[in-house]
Amino acid sequence: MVVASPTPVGPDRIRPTGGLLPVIDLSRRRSHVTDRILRACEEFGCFKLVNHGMPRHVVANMEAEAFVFFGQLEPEKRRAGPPDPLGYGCRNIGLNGDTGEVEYLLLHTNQASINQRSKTISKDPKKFSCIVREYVEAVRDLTAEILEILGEGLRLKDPKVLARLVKDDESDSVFRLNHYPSLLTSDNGEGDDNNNNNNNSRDMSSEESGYCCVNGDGGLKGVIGFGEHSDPQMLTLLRSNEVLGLQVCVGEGLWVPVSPDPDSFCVLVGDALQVLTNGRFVSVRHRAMTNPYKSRLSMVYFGAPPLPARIAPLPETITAQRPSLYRPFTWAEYKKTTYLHRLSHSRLDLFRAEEIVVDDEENRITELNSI
Ligand SMILES: C=C1C[C@]23C[C@@]1(O)CC[C@H]2[C@@]12CC[C@H](O)[C@@](C)(C(=O)O1)[C@H]2[C@@H]3C(=O)O
Ligand SMILES: O=C(O)CCC(=O)C(=O)O
Ligand SMILES: [Fe+2]
Repeated sequence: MVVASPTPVGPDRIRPTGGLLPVIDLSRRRSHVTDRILRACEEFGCFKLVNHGMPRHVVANMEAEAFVFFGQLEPEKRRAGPPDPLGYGCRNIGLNGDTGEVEYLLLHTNQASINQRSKTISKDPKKFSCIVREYVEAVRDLTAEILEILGEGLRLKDPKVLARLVKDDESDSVFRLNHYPSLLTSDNGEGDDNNNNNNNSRDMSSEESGYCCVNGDGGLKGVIGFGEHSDPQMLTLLRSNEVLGLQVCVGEGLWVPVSPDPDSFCVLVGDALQVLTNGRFVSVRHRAMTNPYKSRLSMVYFGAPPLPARIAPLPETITAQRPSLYRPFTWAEYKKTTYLHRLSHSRLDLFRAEEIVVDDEENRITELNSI
């Protein structure tokens, strides 16, 4: 396993090299894969998945459609917005004032919803919804396969219990396309190195955004595309074009860039899986930076249970030494809480058996149970 060896550096310093995360080859022997995925979820809350078997054309078709959409002029794209939270959004993330240098499409994975949304997204809605369906089905099956491996690794009585939650017809999984325009790109996409991006829109140029993204010495200066957070769902499968941007937090203020590899997926443990495993797996904090020279496109599937599903530590993960760390809640309840808070909020703390409230303003921590 290729692992990060975090050397302590100052807050918010970035280790300069990519590719430090565990890399898991899904085509290898099952017991080997199980062992590695388990360790990666425990130690990092994320890993890179290669040889995953997802058909190339399914990924390529989805990417091409996404570039066509984001390459349109702003008024065209706005037909698919504003986000409610589904639909097209630009710079505003969620409903609570979070912003970033990103534009996105957020879709529910339910087919009826995809069909309906496609009408405002594409001039050929049938084709668009078909391509999204193919991608979502393939990535859902891959997510279910990983969850089944995890179920076996955790020695659950029913090893398929986690996989069934995302395979359920009523699953609340969502799919997100994030586009981070290159801040130095001219309208015609020059300098955009083959990214297939006919970026006509002027809304995200560096002049207008007021951002300076190149240091005096010509080096990269971080401009936040998507701020620090953990994903609320169970498991996230993220794939991007060949442009650096995603970073994961592997320790106090230690951000590791995830090397972009269009043939791989970055798999991230979400909050719900942290709870289901009673904290054995960690939901990883991550963020995305923009790249001054190249526009970046990420396609992100968030595997979630149905809204009424009960989220609580699985019995096999509760021991005398490690009693239940979380109180039970439904996915609907957790999702609602997610939308009441800012992107960076540590919302899982609200569901601890010993409930913790973090006052965002002054960063004071109050143990509710001790009041
Ligand atoms: C600011 C917000 C955007 C978000 C909902 C939230 O209130 C906090 C969590 C955010 C997040 C992060 C992961 C996914 O991208 C997302 C769709 C999700 O489920 O939680 C987004 C939400 C969003 O953009 O609507
Ligand atoms: O675009 C990325 O690489 C990260 C996006 C992300 O974290 C999200 O959409 O939740
Ligand atoms: Fe995320």
